[in-house]
Amino acid sequence: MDEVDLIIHPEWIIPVEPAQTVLEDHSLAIHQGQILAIAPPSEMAQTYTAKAEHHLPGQVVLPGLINAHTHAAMTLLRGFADDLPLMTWLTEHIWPAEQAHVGEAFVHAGSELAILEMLRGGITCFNDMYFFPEATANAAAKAGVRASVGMILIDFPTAYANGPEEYLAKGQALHSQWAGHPLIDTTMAPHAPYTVSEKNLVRAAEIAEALNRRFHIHVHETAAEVERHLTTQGDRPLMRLDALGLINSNLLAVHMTQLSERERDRLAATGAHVIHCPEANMKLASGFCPVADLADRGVHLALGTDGAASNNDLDLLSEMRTAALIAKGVSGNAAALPAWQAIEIATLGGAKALGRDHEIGSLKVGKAADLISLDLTQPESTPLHQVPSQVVYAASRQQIKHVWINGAHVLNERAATTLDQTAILARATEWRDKLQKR
Ligand SMILES: CSC[C@H]1O[C@@H](n2cnc3c(O)ncnc32)[C@H](O)[C@@H]1O
Ligand SMILES: [Zn+2]
Repeated sequence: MDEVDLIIHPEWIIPVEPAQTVLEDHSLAIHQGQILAIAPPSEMAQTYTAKAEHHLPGQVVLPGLINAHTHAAMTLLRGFADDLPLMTWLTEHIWPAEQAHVGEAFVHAGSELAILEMLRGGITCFNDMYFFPEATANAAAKAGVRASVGMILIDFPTAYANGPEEYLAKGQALHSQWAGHPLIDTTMAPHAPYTVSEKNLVRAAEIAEALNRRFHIHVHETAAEVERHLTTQGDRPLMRLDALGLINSNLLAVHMTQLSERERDRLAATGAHVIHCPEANMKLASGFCPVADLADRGVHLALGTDGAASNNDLDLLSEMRTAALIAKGVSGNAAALPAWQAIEIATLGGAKALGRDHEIGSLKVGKAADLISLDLTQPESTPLHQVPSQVVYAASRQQIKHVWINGAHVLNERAATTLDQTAILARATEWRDKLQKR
């Protein structure tokens, strides 16, 4: 008999692949960070012994959730400026605060807080776009969490870089520094068509292509963004990206609340990924991404929280529920985005968007052991008719009990094993005090 690192015995498994499957009476064998077998416990016992075993009665195991768009360090700006539309929020509150306070220490402290929150919510991988991305990468690597960090670009100077040349140089240095790391990856992340010139978008795309990286950008977040571009440039931002050859399977188009027929067709035809952030879109009154229609057309979808300053949490479980509910509301079709599909876009959809579906996004033999367990024994999840329905429509992130990433037990009975919660909270409070002295 072979000895493996770990065997987990949950009550149910939602592997995501094959689709729409709930396994009962199955265990997972994990060795050297990978899923080695998924089989009934009796079969497992005949084949493997384990260094450690976890019995999880009443718990469902799923692939780790993938937060496909965030600004992790913005946890320190949670509740800093609420109930405002996007451009007022950004230009009158967030950007001035960032100009005054954002540096390496801010980003490290905010990223650690974000990672703690995300782990406690079952998020095992996040796709970030923020200043000082090396601080976010360091925090993620130390915590043992997967992250894709952005080589950011914005046309104005900040404490991070004095202009496009320096942003791009720092991004490429970041990419080289983390190349080959088992958890940390990079994307090219220009902020938006309204903050990055056409020339710089093209340069960024060339670098992304040369480095084989995704192109992660906010686009069509609001109707005002589209109208302004139409008035000043004569076309819509997405169509301009298309004219520049930037709509392709590397594109991670975040928000997309405004979409013409032609644009929907182009997204489907090119294999671009749309990152849906329904809660931030509602909080800033930005609009609704037509996800049900996009899904029907075969557009690749993933789910993000956006930053905690516009959401105001990093809760992907709740984002799944919101996405499923507003898809029905927007389309007028109660069958739009059913529970199983919400789970799929929050896991495999995110993995595909980040180009990491060969290793994460579903529970398959040979994939990395990034998995979470959710307790369904609580009154709020009782009685249990259908597991996926309970996960999406009734459970809360407080029911997440365990998280493994690459086979490492990073959340045990809701306690983070790689992070010092007391120190993280204390540092966040210190930053609150500094931010309040504005
Ligand atoms: C270049 S670093 C990222 C930059 O994006 C800002 N930001 C956060 N949320 C949003 C959003 O919803 N739309 C546009 N920009 C956003 C963040 O504050 C940083 O300045
Ligand atoms: Zn964003």
